[in-house]
Amino acid sequence: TYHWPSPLIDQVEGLLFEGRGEGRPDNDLLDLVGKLAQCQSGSLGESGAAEWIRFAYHDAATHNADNGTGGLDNSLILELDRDENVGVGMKHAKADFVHFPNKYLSFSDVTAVGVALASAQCEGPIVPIRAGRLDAAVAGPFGVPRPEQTLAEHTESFRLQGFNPEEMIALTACGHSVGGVRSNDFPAMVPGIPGVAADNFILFDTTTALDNTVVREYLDGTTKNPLVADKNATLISDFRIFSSDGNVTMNKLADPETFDQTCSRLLAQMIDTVPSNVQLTDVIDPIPHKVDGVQLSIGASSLLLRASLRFLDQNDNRNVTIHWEDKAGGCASNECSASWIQFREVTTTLSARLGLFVTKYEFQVGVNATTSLSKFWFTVDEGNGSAPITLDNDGTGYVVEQDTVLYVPNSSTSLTTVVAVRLSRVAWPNGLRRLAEFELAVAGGRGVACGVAWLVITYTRHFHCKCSTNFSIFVARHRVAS
Ligand code: HEM
Repeated sequence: TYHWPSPLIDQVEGLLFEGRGEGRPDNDLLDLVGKLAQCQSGSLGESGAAEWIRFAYHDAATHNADNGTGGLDNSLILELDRDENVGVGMKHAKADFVHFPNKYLSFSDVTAVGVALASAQCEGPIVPIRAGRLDAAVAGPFGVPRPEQTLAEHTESFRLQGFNPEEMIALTACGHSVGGVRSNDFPAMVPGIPGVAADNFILFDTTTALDNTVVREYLDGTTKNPLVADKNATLISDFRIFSSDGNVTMNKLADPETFDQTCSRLLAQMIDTVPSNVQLTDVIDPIPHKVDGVQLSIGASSLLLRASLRFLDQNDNRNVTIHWEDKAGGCASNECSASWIQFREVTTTLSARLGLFVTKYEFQVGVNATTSLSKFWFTVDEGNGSAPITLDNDGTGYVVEQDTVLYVPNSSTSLTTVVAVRLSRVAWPNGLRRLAEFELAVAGGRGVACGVAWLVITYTRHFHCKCSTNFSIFVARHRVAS
């Protein structure tokens, strides 16, 4: 069962049901669902959602079911110069995802979440998501299907990916229900626009939605899908695949509900195609009362605790209070509870489709710097006459690690990280040297802040190091204090 904090679950759940990475000062960089805007965005009908789904498929497609290697493991990032992965769409997807992975969250988990968000954004099925994928350090073998290959080659290719012939037909139809073919990538199928350097684009079907229009237009003969209707018989791999069982599967998929259920199952299977040494979590469901954005920092004259509590429904009469205990386990300062300061609605298309209305209550409280705090919890009064409830993480409270380093968000930028070190707890200057060892370059130190013997230090962050979203606190906990 879930217990806070569970960094991997917390992050994947947040990306899925809020579309965002966990709170950080440069939060807006971390709006994943915002990158989709709508299902179809380009002037020729290009679709970021389609790019994300193709990206996921190409990563998963080099799985080898016989020896358990490959799958959704981000090896694609190292294989983008291959012909089989041609296309600006791949580069778009990579650029969309690249800000989200961190020390807890693999790129391949972000890619998997991307498929669920893309499907929801395109009115497609809900795709259940598990977490725990690992990113490969080296490129894998070639093997993504190409249009000019034979049906026998495609059937064998899908068998190695873990799909039988019927699933090959269905999964290809699910994928090719969104997006299309670009002239720059497949000029033999899609001619460029004369006099125009930009891409030309032919859609697989006439709707933007991840629905069975591609199936119906194939069956009724009106399809413009280049992989069915192209004049060059070598390139019509969708035709060969769709018709390979005498249209039995395509006729089944002509029923919208069957299409939805089949695509939900097969897209999930596609993103859960992982190397055999990877253990995925259970399917991640929305967490009913979720605590996040927890950050202990320094303010002008006190410590500053930030946290938020998220609900899955709206209630205007609801009152939420945060409570905390000082380090000694009591409340020496007599000021150990506070009301929320900001309320936000963070529902996304996916969470709305699940009937949720996701709302966040945000807290920012000053905490006495000498007595500090050990844990916090909430009480919730729904304002409907029922007794208030206590949310205390199943009795343990939400424990705030007592770090030797605190992040100072107000002074930090996306390139510099400012942390505060409590002098009494760091063997100076040894502590500085230890910090410097951990992928951080010391840019300079300055001043003492807030009168409680905190030395504030500015660091330049190596852009490529995999940092947690709660950068400093986790740095402190796992890398410095340990
Ligand atoms: C034999 C199997 C397959 C072949 C030969 C094939 C081939 C292609 C080709 C040639 C394109 C055009 C790409 C471009 O112009 O850049 C394309 C697009 C696409 N494919 Fe496939 N595909 C296959 C299976 C699949 C599967 C199983 C999925 C996922 C479930 C998938 C998802 C997509 C998507 C979403 C696009 C649109 C991308 C965009 O609009 O940017 N494909 N495919």
